[in-house]
Amino acid sequence: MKNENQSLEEEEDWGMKTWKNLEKVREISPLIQCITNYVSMDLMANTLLASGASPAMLHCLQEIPDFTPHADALCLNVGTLSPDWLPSMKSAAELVNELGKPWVFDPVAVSASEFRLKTCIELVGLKPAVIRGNASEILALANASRDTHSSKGADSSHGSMDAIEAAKSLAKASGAVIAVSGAVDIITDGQRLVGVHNGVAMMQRITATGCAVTALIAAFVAVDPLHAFEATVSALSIFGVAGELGMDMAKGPASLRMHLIDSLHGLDQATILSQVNISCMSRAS
Ligand SMILES: Nc1ncnc2c1ncn2[C@@H]1O[C@H](COP(=O)(O)OP(=O)(O)OP(=O)(O)O)[C@@H](O)[C@H]1O
Ligand SMILES: Cc1ncsc1CCO
Ligand SMILES: [Mg+2]
Repeated sequence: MKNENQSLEEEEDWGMKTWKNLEKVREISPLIQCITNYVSMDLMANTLLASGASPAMLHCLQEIPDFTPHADALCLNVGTLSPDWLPSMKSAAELVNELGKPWVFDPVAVSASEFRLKTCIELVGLKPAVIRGNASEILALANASRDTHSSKGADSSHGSMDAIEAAKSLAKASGAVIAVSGAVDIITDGQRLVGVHNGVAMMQRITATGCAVTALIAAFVAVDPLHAFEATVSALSIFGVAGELGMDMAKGPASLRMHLIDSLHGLDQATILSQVNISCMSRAS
């Protein structure tokens, strides 16, 4: 059991760690290759730019051998999956693996179809450093080998807390850090378990905020690939804080989208230290 002082110290540590990680993204400006769905391209690229990273939405198979070696990390997203793009996704993931660079995976609506589920399982086999999904997606991916009922859409019909055990077992099975987004974002590497309490519910009313935060995770992991767990926690917290600040100025989802990006761009150390809300959760085993 930790006493109150110890857990306060831990939270202060997360605030400083998160600020330092953002500073590193701003300083290094990692190049993030995104092979992502059509819906998310604009928000994802603007989220990366506002954080200080450099986005490139390239998905042409013939370009991968020339371009992908220049990327600091890769983000794969199956939101508008089609068979034409699959060879590009696999070839880019294999190439970054060979080059020792990280890639992150967003299994959007993994149980929408048999083809998508099979594709997601194949991509998990290509060893992403991080998998980020909503609770329904992480539950479906973790239970993929079992015959369970799962929802088919891109939005979650479960809370993130419902997916804690699934996230831990998927982390152990895949070797990836698993992030489950929701009211509390859950992050686990199979051993450690952390909750990020930042963000506002209105973020769910903007399409592709989940896709965008997955790309932000890629930027944070790119600048600290040996600490993918901490990088993932930081990225989710930063995005949530930007949402909270944005919400103070927003009138609804459309203006929140704009103010979230502005807030992400303008984040400073004092704001991060006071707003980051991360807790170590005791349920890891
Ligand atoms: N109830 C909530 N309260 C606060 N923040 C939330 C809530 N639900 C989601 N978020 C935040 O919204 C962002 C997107 O998460 P969400 O779970 O909606 O992703 P998603 O379902 O994959 O979205 P999409 O598929 O549209 O990209 C995350 O940063 C998450 O922390
Ligand atoms: C709405 C939607 N449909 C396919 S991808 C996407 C963006 C949210 O994941
Ligand atoms: Mg999603």
